[in-house]
Amino acid sequence: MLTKRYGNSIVLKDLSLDFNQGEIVGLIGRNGAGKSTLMKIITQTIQTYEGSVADNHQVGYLIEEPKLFSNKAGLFHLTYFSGIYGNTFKLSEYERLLRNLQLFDVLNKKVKEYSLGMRQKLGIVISLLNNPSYIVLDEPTNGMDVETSLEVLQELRRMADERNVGILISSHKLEDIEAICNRVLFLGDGTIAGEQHFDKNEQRTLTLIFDNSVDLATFASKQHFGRVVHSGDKDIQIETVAKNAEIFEMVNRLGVRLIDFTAEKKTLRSVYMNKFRGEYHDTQY
Ligand SMILES: Nc1ncnc2c1ncn2[C@@H]1O[C@H](COP(=O)(O)OP(=O)(O)OP(=O)(O)O)[C@@H](O)[C@H]1O
Repeated sequence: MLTKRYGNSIVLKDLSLDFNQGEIVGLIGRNGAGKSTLMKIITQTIQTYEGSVADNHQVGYLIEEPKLFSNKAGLFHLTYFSGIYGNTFKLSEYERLLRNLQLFDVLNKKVKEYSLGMRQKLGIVISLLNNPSYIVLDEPTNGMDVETSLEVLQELRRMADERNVGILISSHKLEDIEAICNRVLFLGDGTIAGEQHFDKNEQRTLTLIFDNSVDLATFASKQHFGRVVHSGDKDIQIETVAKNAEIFEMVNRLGVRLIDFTAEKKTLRSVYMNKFRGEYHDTQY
């Protein structure tokens, strides 16, 4: 049970939370609900609180802006932070991840030449350098365009699936959370006010838009997820009970380039709006 006060005001009250390796847990709540505070406690960035946090695992994190040296190259950061963790950075181990995040070809550029999204992505890679069992990411897709967010979300799902990393991720972009999380926690009134699981076998209509018609055709010929309800030049709609992770896994395996992905049922949004009675102000959609 965690309690956190700032002066006389209680931000978190008797809160308890656990998440497992291999699962992605979303954390959502209004501005000021205490998401960052909770993440800082879990990662021991804040050490004054009542209660205790399990500390028998390696935890990587990206909370707020990554701390980068603007005059140094991306590659320098990977080598430097690996050194801090007592590791030697091996580019070959991270090549696929860096390529998928479109960072590989800019590793020799100084980070002051990076866009916000590129700095965020570098911050995410840095959070992995101590081979963590868990990572905690506070609004990691903030400021990213749709395509870049998707690259990051796909890589996070892959880390959970392939490296068995447990991921706690906060975001105001409900569609991002819905795309990759196994479950979502609603933070309100200083505690976990609700929880939503996504592993129910619910039928949803997925829309996938590919970079080009060849990629679409490759995917369409291999996919076995469900009934195709529409197929365009680069887009396809499928009714399926498949999990997003399965779709992303196939996209990755085929090496095709997905540029947008949506699930028609916006259950998270409706659940959220219901729970907070329309108090949520979302300017993104
Ligand atoms: N260092 C601090 N000193 C005093 N109060 C703080 C401090 N940091 C955060 N708070 C307060 O604690 C509450 C929770 O803040 P926190 O940043 O954890 O919320 P959040 O859910 O992450 O918000 P957002 O969605 O805007 O990022 C807010 O009322 C905030 O004003």
